Amino acid sequence: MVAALQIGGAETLCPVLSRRSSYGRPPWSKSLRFATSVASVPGFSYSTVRSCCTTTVVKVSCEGGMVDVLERKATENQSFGKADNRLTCVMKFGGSSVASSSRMREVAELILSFPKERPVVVLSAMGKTTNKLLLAGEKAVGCGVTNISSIDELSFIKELHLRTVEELGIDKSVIATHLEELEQLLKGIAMMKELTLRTKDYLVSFGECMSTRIFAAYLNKIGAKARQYDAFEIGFITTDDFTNADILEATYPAVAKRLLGDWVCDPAIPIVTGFLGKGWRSCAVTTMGRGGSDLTATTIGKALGLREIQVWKDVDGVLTCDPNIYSQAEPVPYLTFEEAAELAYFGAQVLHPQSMRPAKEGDIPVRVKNSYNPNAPGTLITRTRDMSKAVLTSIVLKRNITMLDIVSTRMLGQYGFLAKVFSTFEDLGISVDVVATSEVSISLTLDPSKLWSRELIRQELDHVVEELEKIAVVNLLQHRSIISLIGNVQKSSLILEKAFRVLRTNGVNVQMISQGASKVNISLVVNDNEAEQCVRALHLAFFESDLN
Ligand SMILES: Nc1ncnc2c1ncn2[C@@H]1O[C@H](COP(=O)(O)OP(=O)(O)O)[C@@H](O)[C@H]1O
Ligand SMILES: N[C@@H](CC(=O)OP(=O)(O)O)C(=O)O
Repeated sequence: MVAALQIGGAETLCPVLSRRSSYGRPPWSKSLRFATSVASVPGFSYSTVRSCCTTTVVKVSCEGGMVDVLERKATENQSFGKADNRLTCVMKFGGSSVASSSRMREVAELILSFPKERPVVVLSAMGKTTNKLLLAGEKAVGCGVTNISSIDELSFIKELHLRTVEELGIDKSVIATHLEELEQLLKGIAMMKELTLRTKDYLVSFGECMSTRIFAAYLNKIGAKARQYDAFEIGFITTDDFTNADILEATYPAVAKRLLGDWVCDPAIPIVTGFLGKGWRSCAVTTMGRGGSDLTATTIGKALGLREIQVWKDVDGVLTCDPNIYSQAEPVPYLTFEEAAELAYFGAQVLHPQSMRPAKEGDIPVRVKNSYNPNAPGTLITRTRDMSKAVLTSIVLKRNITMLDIVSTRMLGQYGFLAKVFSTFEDLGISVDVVATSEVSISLTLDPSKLWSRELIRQELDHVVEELEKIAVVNLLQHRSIISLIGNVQKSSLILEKAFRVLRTNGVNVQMISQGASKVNISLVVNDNEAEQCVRALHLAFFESDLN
């Protein structure tokens, strides 16, 4: 599709674009650079130029369609006209980075300390606000309409946000309506005595809606022009899977149109709510699963074809293991998109499991940085990296896994066994995680936490087993953990030899092993109660010892 970019007083674009004018110096350059600044964004290009005595129309094409008209009157005092004045990167700050007024001040300083960057800023809710909102919602279900104001979590949220605006010296009107509506919503939940997934998403959206409003107001107050955006108003179109929605393709051109359109008309740092979208059928607010702001960031990075996506956390990058399990974990300097995706998928809380997809598709580097320690180099995630010396990159633990051992009741050589097993899971809408097979048996794990929008409840498990028992003998094993060894699986013999030596020394029996086709991950299933000890021992052997 084509966009018409109308540039007032830009007849002087002609010297360069149509060779019809004899003007050889500014002001034409500003208008021209304005046009090139839009069109030089990957995915955009200008196709034709029509010029008359007062205006010039530059037609800008957008790969994804959707962009129709961008209008701009160029004037001398507008700064957008520089060729290098386009948005450069995404900077996403998680809840831990914007947990208080002092943290917001530091983050603002940090953003402004990169004068060459023109970032799109993505923010999560302040601190633990999302958890508190969910708890408040659950309490509201049973507490009665008149008791809403005594819910501790509601008081906490109000107090945190009101204190923050006061300490930052901004007007509390930026969040007053949201706080009132939040209380009304909780009363509604109390009245209905139910908290649906749809209402949960609407409820938690208050966190991001308030943090971004506060932060944008603060930036404006200190003289850095900023504009707040609710993602669900600017084209983040998702599936209607409340609490676990996925970004739809239409999002990219829509978001590009809105953010670039506003930027070229009136540049201001965009401050976008992370984690939120709009269901394409329901038109209701959706969320993209816990930690979904990372996905918001990478989606914007791809939509706008930016140079880099920065994800600012409270740790020095992606670490060699979860620092809550083992404090000696070290930052990993480089990762591929594939490694980072496996790491996130197999439970490293540091990145959202789906967040690498847009970055990989757009081939946009992702840098994981520490907002508490900005000088630390962090982790750079790119399409490829030098793997010649890489053995193990990181160890990831996923707890509370359910495992199924399924042995066919038919004889060897029967075809269709695996197909039947997997069609059972498909029919029941259940995600399978790690799989190991022989001709007559299959072991697999089910992930009850992140991949489903519902918890795996006992009745569902019983139903799964009942279905599978029609064709197999089934053994259900709960309280298992998956330890994923992310690294260079080209060196799998070395990794396995070392890993099994460690596990044997620690008296741990591995119940299942699987090496995925991704070639970056070996998964081992062990008992939950042995898992943390295994991670620590593996970390010692792989990252802190010279012994082979
Ligand atoms: N392999 C890992 N590398 C880094 N952090 C990890 C890892 N595994 C778990 N974490 C945890 O993830 C946290 C950062 O993720 P998250 O809380 O989602 O950050 P934010 O809220 O800032 O986006 C860290 O504080 C750390 O405790
Ligand atoms: N606030 C949401 C979304 C998010 O991404 O948060 P964080 O960046 O703090 O993990 C959550 O807590 O899940």
